[in-house]
Amino acid sequence: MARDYGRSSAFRPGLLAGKAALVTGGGTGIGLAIARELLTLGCDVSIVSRSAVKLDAALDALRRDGACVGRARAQPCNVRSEADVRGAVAGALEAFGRLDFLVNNGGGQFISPAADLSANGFRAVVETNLLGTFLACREAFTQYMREHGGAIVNITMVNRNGFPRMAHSGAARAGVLNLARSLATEWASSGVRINCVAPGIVYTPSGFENYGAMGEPFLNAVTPAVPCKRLGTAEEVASAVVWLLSEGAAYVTGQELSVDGGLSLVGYPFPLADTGEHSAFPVYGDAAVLPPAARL
Ligand SMILES: CCC/C=C/C(=O)SCCNC(=O)CCNC(=O)[C@H](O)C(C)(C)COP(=O)([O-])OP(=O)([O-])OC[C@H]1O[C@@H](n2cnc3c(N)ncnc32)[C@H](O)[C@@H]1OP(=O)([O-])[O-]
Ligand SMILES: NC(=O)C1=CN([C@@H]2O[C@H](COP(=O)(O)OP(=O)(O)OC[C@H]3O[C@@H](n4cnc5c(N)ncnc54)[C@H](OP(=O)(O)O)[C@@H]3O)[C@@H](O)[C@H]2O)C=CC1
Repeated sequence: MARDYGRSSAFRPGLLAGKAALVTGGGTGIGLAIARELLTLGCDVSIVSRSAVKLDAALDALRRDGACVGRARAQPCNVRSEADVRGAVAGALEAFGRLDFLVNNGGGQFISPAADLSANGFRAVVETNLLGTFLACREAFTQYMREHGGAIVNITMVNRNGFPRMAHSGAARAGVLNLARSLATEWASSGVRINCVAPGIVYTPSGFENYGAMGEPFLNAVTPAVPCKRLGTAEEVASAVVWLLSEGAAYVTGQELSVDGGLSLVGYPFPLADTGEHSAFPVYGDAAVLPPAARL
């Protein structure tokens, strides 16, 4: 039985007082947990995403939450739209007068075999996760961080060995990590750090609703493969994000931190059976020496 650490912050109260952050996808799931943690530590937070309904509900919950010390505001923004992103950064600056932190969390994908992906479906996922992250980084930098410094965290995924059935997203997030490495170097002279957090399988009702009937069987199949033998929580991701934003990570830039209960060590988020048994690979050499079970 897992011990429950509860919901209070692992960080010292007031750690981020006087700072301001922008969190994309901050109305639900992991983004909402990040916003809550930042607010609890005294940071002012702008949350942005496409749906005004989700943002309003989140803002209401955050403002009612007695632990949230910082000021919260929301602004609709589709990160695929250059104009929206420019406006979101400008709105955050107008409201709080500064932008110390950017968290590129808004994103997602759908489950599909690569062969069935349309160009538009692939483009939608790449635009959401990679282009959206680039636009938000560029606007945060040009509108504020170039002159004042800052810290950026991008949410990626555990994709070191690819991400079958989510090839579009695996590719986009690999691009996000490489982008972070480039920007970490280009923007170091402005005092800007940029890192990534790669969640393993983190249960968020909002996120897994997205997969409909495929969600639950996936979760049931993948949980035993995680060395920690459980799914992660949004708060566990938020905690890593806050550390990377904080002064405690002052010497860390261009890195990716997996928050995955060890999943990346065993390397394969989808159960192997998902790709089906087959004997499609011809053998070079003496097939007869292979044990029968290794031959298929
Ligand atoms: C699992 C563990 C790891 C990860 C966990 C998480 O991330 S949890 C977090 C999970 N949370 C999220 O993922 C939340 C955010 N995710 C999203 O909003 C969507 O997944 C999105 C990013 C695709 C944008 O969608 P949108 O509707 O705004 O996009 P659009 O209108 O621009 O359409 C462009 C193309 O995409 C196609 N298409 C779209 N859906 C599907 C589908 N289910 N099936 C097939 N195709 C689909 C659509 O048909 C069209 O192609 P067509 O027909 O013209 O050739
Ligand atoms: N949960 C998990 O196991 C994992 C999650 N991740 C990633 O973590 C992030 C958060 O996921 P999670 O909280 O679980 O799921 P959610 O579906 O709750 O979060 C996705 C958020 O992104 C926002 N969003 C989606 N598209 C856009 C867009 N075009 N412009 C602006 N905002 C957008 C959504 O809000 P709205 O609909 O209002 O736009 C929503 O708030 C996502 O990037 C996800 O892919 C990565 C690995 C594993």
